Amino acid sequence: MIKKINFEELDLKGAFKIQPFYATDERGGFVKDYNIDMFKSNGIEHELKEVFYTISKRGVVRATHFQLVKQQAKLVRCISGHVYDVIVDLRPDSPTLGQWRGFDLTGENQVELYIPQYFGHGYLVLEDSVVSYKCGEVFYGEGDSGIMYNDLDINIKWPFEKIGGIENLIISDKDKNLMSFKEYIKRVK
Ligand SMILES: Cc1cn([C@H]2C[C@H](O)[C@@H](COP(=O)(O)OP(=O)(O)O[C@H]3O[C@@H](C)C(=O)[C@@H](O)[C@H]3O)O2)c(=O)[nH]c1=O
Repeated sequence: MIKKINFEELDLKGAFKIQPFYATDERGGFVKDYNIDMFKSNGIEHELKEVFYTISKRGVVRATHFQLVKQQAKLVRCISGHVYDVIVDLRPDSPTLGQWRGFDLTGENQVELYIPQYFGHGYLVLEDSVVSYKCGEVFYGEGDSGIMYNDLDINIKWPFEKIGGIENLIISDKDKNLMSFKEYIKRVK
């Protein structure tokens, strides 16, 4: 019998915190974090087009990303380790435009986030981690974009103290040169 996956819609409407089905026995465990019918019956139309994983060392920040063309809804889960994951509502007409929410995703808690189209997404790696993505759209390199992790208008409170201070941050050159929230708004409004 298929047991239930639990869905909790967030106050950033359309985004969900999901607790996958998990069973253990003497062999170990079993996790199911996606089933098309359960997602549909909880109001999430999410058909997979691409699945990928990122492997990160403690101190890495990957943020805050989205595609400007062919917006990509994502299911994100930390398979091992611990990340502080942040989603940002970037829907131009949303009453919660520019608001962010943060979540501890760990290999143990198995929490999964459903991040709708027109959201930004990123995370700070608190322990060496593997993160999985199940995407509703494929990657379009030409539309790959983002807003600076430290944008003052969005003002995400990253827990840098948990990596021993911001001096330990590991960031790609791409992520050092993303746009500001103000620039994003000029583009989409
Ligand atoms: C994201 C992505 C990257 N790539 C390539 C581009 C580059 O050569 C290499 C690494 O890409 P990036 O530096 O952009 O990877 P990364 O910084 O991990 O980007 C990811 O960050 C998180 C926060 C997300 O939400 C993802 O959707 C994605 O944007 O992989 C693909 O081929 N397909 C993909 O889907």
